[in-house]
Amino acid sequence: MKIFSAEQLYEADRITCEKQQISSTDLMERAAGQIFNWLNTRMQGAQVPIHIFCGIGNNGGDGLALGRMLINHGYKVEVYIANFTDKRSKCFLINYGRIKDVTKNWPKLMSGPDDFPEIHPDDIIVDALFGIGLTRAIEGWVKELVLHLNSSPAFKLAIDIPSGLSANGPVLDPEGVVRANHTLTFQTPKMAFFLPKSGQFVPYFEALDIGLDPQYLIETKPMASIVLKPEVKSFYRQRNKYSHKGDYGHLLMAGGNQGQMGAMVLSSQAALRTGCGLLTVHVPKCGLDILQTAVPEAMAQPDLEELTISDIPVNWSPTTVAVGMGMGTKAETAEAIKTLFAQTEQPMVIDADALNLISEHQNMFDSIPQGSILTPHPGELKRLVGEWTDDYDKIERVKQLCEKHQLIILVKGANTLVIGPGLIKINSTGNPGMATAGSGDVLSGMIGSLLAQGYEPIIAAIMGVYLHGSAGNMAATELGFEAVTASEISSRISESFLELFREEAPPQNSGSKE
Ligand SMILES: NC(=O)C1=CN([C@@H]2O[C@H](COP(=O)(O)OP(=O)(O)OC[C@H]3O[C@@H](n4cnc5c(N)ncnc54)[C@H](OP(=O)(O)O)[C@@H]3O)[C@@H](O)[C@H]2O)[C@@H](O)CC1
Ligand SMILES: [K+]
Repeated sequence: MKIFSAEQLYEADRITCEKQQISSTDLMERAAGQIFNWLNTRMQGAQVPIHIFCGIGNNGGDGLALGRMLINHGYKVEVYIANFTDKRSKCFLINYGRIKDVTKNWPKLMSGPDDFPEIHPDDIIVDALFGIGLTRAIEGWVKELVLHLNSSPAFKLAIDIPSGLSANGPVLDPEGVVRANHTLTFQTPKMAFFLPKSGQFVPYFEALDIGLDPQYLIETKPMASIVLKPEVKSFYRQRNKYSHKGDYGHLLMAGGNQGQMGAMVLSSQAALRTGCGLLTVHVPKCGLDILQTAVPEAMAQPDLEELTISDIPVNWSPTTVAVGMGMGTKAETAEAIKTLFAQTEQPMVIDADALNLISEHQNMFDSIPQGSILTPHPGELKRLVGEWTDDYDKIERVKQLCEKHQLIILVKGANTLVIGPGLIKINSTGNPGMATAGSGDVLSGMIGSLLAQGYEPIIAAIMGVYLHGSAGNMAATELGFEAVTASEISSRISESFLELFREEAPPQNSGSKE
């Protein structure tokens, strides 16, 4: 599912009106009609007071049109207008006129806190103050209005986007954002819904189809897109009946040091469960027995050193390499990584301490094989790209690094981003239970395994992240968030593959975040 910027959505709006020969007020009628249908289906005429708070732009226009439709169907509605300026959009004015035609209870013009209504906890609040046209933080008494709404326990439904959030810009003032329980967004979700600082304001959303021009939506390059099951399923390659283990790649995994051998055990098990044909594990001598006992399927290649990694021989040409898990950052290890990069052309997975070493020796960037996948956790990412000011600055820094060195970098989080040259993919699986030790080692093993099997690097990254999140979801469903461990995620990798091919129930909530 594509994510468009506010600018692209305005353009889609314009082209739709032009091609379908409708006015923007007609489009607003369609949009408000979808919100009305959603509410009406759930409320079935219930006489719960609905308070609709409108701004003076088109988001306010949506609120007015919705108010009229609800009144026409006998609902108990109060409409309020935040009258903080004389400015009004054309569609707002048209709908302001239309609502006055259907009720004597005209919208109440609010010009300060004295006009704020009392809201009963069981009432419903509809937030139509600002939509994607927000250009600055909400200030003055309008911010007080937002605080007033947020102080109410009443259910809050945001139209298009919670007021105070920018569709694709940083959060300007976290206090001045409506804490909506649910957001009904038009056509496609907004970027803000998926990034940590703004996504917290959008616990649930649904995208309502308002019939924007399909050609525009198909042909326009989005700012990002969400990875859902059908896409991952389309990447999956069936196995040939006559294939053998040599057809599924030989992964070399290098890492571990004294006290951190568990990372390599987790990565190795995850790699094998994800399907690579052969796995060789390169560990310091002290890790040999641990690995051979915990992962009997893997071959082990001991380092010259007892406790750390000092050389990673690749003269036997592994299909691909995954390096860095629990590896430590000793000087001899840095040298081993430099040599590994110099001797390897094919893309590899670079994780954990290998990333920390690159951060310390920035000139190593130039020798990373193109197409490699970097899997930093937030701390490692900060060391790689420097301190960011907000989520968008973070994405921009990562994008630049990807472009400059032709790399794929993961930005891990509630919705992990896979960023590659010219592309941002937003993962849709995963849960807070996965914020646990070793979860990242499992992921690196999975991605390395997919890469070894011949999946393109970008596809290996997207698939690995999706399947890892899906395995984590299954673990959380069975165990609860707290009991999810990396081993539990790993043991459900098989389920995550099987789930790809499970029959879907007919969709009820097209864009639900959950
Ligand atoms: N495009 C589509 O696909 C469709 C869009 N539709 C709907 O239109 C919505 C977008 O409407 P919109 O462009 O009129 O913007 P909206 O957010 O209502 O308000 C902008 C006004 O607020 C003002 N303003 C901004 N920030 C402010 C602040 N902090 N404090 C005070 N004022 C502030 C700003 O003033 P300015 O910045 O110009 O000074 C301007 O006057 C969209 O979200 C959706 O609901 C659907 O109906 C149909 C399909
Ligand atoms: K809104």
